[in-house]
Amino acid sequence: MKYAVLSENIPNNHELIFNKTNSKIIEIELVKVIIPFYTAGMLECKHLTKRYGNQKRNAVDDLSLSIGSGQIFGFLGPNGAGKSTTIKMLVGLLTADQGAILFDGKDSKTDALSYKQNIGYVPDEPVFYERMTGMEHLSFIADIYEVEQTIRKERIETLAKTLLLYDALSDQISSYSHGMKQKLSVIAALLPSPKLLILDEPMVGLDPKASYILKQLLKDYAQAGNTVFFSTHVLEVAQQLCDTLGIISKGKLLYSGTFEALQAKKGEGTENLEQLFLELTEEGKLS
Ligand SMILES: Nc1ncnc2c1ncn2[C@@H]1O[C@H](COP(=O)(O)OP(=O)(O)OP(=O)(O)O)[C@@H](O)[C@H]1O
Repeated sequence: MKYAVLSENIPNNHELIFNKTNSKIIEIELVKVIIPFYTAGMLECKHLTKRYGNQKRNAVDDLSLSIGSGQIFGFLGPNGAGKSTTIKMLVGLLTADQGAILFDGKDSKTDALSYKQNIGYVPDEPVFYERMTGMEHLSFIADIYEVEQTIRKERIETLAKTLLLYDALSDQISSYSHGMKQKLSVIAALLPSPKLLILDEPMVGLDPKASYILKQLLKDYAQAGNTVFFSTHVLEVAQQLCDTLGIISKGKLLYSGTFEALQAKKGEGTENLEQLFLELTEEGKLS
């Protein structure tokens, strides 16, 4: 009762608490706690740097970026710019010399297993046990990621039918074309339902129909709140599909943001991404 009477006279940002040690009621000021952390589903790279032993310059040089959940991020750059090296660090195939990578607040080094459990990866040249059938490969992946039997059956059927590979799943992978292997790799990456999907040049080898279907799939996947990070040389694909872009050249990230913001930075007369890309990578910096 005493507490209720007293509480009417205190400011809004104060509170009364009972101190057990001296049996007195004391007044405390409430402090707003800001957790200096991450937004759910966010990918963060901080000062990532990697140099191969025999090289004169860093393959990736002090690269920092963050990508929010529900976004499709396109990673562009000329040959040898550092795209695959960055991707290999993101998926844990290479260790960065310096810097940190976090996804959903999990550090790729100190919390590696939780970090990797959230990631699906489609490499530029997928490698398989060629004597397995497509279905055997997918069951193998589902076993590794402990995908429950009924869920895996449902997901394999839906994904394989969507990507037009269902009828070939009982064939040996050695009989698959490059495009079919690419599709199998996408299905395998999505099977554990990861929150982050990383793809290295995913459209290479796909026919126009398969490429269209994959773009739709990536859009739906991102709309469901997941994050997509993919590298490409096909600038129209990046322009159509991506919410944000990153442009890398000689290991340095030259730009990260929306296409519209990049266009605004470069000013009038640069309507297409190809022109912007060429200007930027030739100059090596934004004006
Ligand atoms: N295994 C390696 N050993 C030594 N140097 C490497 C190795 N892999 C890549 N590099 C070098 O690192 C730099 C970045 O290469 P990376 O493969 O990351 O570029 P990229 O942007 O993916 O190129 P591309 O578009 O041609 O695939 C290049 O100078 C390349 O020669």
